Amino acid sequence: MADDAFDFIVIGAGPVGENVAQYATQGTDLTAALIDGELFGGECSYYACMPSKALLRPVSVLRTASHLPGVTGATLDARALLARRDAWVAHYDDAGQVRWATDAGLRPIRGHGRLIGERRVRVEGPDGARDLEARCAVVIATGSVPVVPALFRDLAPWGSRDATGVREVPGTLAVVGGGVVAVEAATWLAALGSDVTLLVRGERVLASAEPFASDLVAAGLRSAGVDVRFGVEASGAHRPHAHDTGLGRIHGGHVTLDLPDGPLTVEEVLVATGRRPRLDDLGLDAVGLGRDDVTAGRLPDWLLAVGDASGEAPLTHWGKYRARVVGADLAHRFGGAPPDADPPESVPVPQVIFTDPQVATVGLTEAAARDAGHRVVTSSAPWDAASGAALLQDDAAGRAQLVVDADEGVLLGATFVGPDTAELVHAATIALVGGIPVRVLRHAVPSYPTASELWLRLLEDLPVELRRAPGTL
Ligand SMILES: Cc1cc2nc3c(=O)[nH]c(=O)nc-3n(C[C@H](O)[C@H](O)[C@H](O)COP(=O)(O)OP(=O)(O)OC[C@H]3O[C@@H](n4cnc5c(N)ncnc54)[C@H](O)[C@@H]3O)c2cc1C
Ligand SMILES: NC(=O)c1ccc[n+]([C@@H]2O[C@H](COP(=O)([O-])OP(=O)(O)OC[C@H]3O[C@@H](n4cnc5c(N)ncnc54)[C@H](O)[C@@H]3O)[C@@H](O)[C@H]2O)c1
Repeated sequence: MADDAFDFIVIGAGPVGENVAQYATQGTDLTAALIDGELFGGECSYYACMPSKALLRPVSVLRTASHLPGVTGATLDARALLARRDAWVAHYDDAGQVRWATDAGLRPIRGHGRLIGERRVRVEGPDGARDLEARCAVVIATGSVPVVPALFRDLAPWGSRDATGVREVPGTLAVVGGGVVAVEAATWLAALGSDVTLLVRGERVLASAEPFASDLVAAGLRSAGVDVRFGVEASGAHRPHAHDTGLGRIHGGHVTLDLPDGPLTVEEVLVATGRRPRLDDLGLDAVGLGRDDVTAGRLPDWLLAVGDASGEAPLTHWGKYRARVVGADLAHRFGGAPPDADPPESVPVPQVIFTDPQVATVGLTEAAARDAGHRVVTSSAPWDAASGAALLQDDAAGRAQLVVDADEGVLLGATFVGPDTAELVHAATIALVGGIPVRVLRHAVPSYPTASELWLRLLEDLPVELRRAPGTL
């Protein structure tokens, strides 16, 4: 017999687990247990999105201030920057998140959750083990873990948690990887005074972005003093006295990496080589499942997966969106809540990479659109093509691009690279979700002088035929 029964059991109380539990129960009499083995609020709140963006925003403001005649004397105060980070992660205390869950009518339970049978979960926590039963469904929202190549495992290397939780800034740092974690972490660690070498095994950073975005980010890193090296992979790695000295502290003696053009010796190495769904310590075998069943969606109807754990885009906003959809559906199926309207057939994934310049994307790149079989036209404009954009920061590098279906005359994707483009991309997301033809978008008038006027340049750069009403060509 289970010690406790709930309608839903959600394993993992990151942003996604919190949202799915909330949406599955709100406006109904249904109950949910929300389990976390570490901190309520998850990776995002303490070790990922929040601390990284708390560190990056002042770096970005400093960069802008240093390129705005009329502002002088802006400097980075490293201690104050780390203190800001500590405040944004609530000093790694999750009391506020636990209070939120309780106030939302959820039952927070601290401990590691493991499936022990159909609709049954054992939680091993500080007060011992406890068996729970789900009357309706169990939701896996266990997030993801970093992938660390074997070469680096015995070095006690830094991972993204150390980079966001930095306490001792390494004088010299090698960053392995050319993805989002690598380029964002290189940005704030270089600003904190580290001499950073970025080791990218491919020929560009951010390999899934538009090539012009990769080039602009690499140039931005170089201008911030980062030594960006392409086509480089370490064949050996050595470190005396490697041991984990604590979050964000230097983990032992110097690290030497064997690189094709000779050894590189640094105080610390940050391994940022990707993440995978956290599914290995979840008891999947107890219910006859493997990790591939979860990521392929081959699950019994009492078991669901959302967020990073599901293998979908590992982004907080995407996981939270899926949690809202899945949660509302559970509330409808089991609690009689009115159903939400069906989502559109295809919902695009946006992403912002908070480097200098920022990269903001949504939908398909030009290459991905062609691979998907679309006949494509693109339009492109340099950052200073709109005076409102140029006014934001003198000498700013950047570019914007639209990818348009030439037959349907609708957007397939958009990329904005430049200062504060994070706030530009949502207009494109709305246009994509609404399927608004570009001939209609021409009548969405951006204010003068704003960066949004880049939309005028982009829409003017498209073939004139796309301005006409269908059937008038
Ligand atoms: C450095 C970095 C920066 C990032 N920045 C951004 C960003 O700016 N924007 C963005 O959209 N995304 C960002 N991401 C990605 C984002 O962090 C993840 O997509 C997001 O955290 C996923 O949320 P989640 O709830 O699925 O998982 P998580 O946030 O990982 O939460 C999962 C929770 O489950 C718990 N858990 C796991 N297994 C068990 C178990 N068996 N029992 C009990 N509890 C368990 C964990 O303790 C954790 O609290 C970043 C990632 C990194 C690494
Ligand atoms: N601003 C944001 O939205 C944000 C910020 C940080 C992280 N994230 C999310 O976190 C996820 C994980 O980020 P990430 O940067 O760790 O992964 P990633 O998949 O984006 O990049 C991994 C990088 O490591 C390289 N790599 C892989 N194996 C390697 C090896 N053996 N040797 C050398 N290089 C190797 C890859 O070529 C790639 O450049 C991302 O998918 C992203 O969605 C998002």
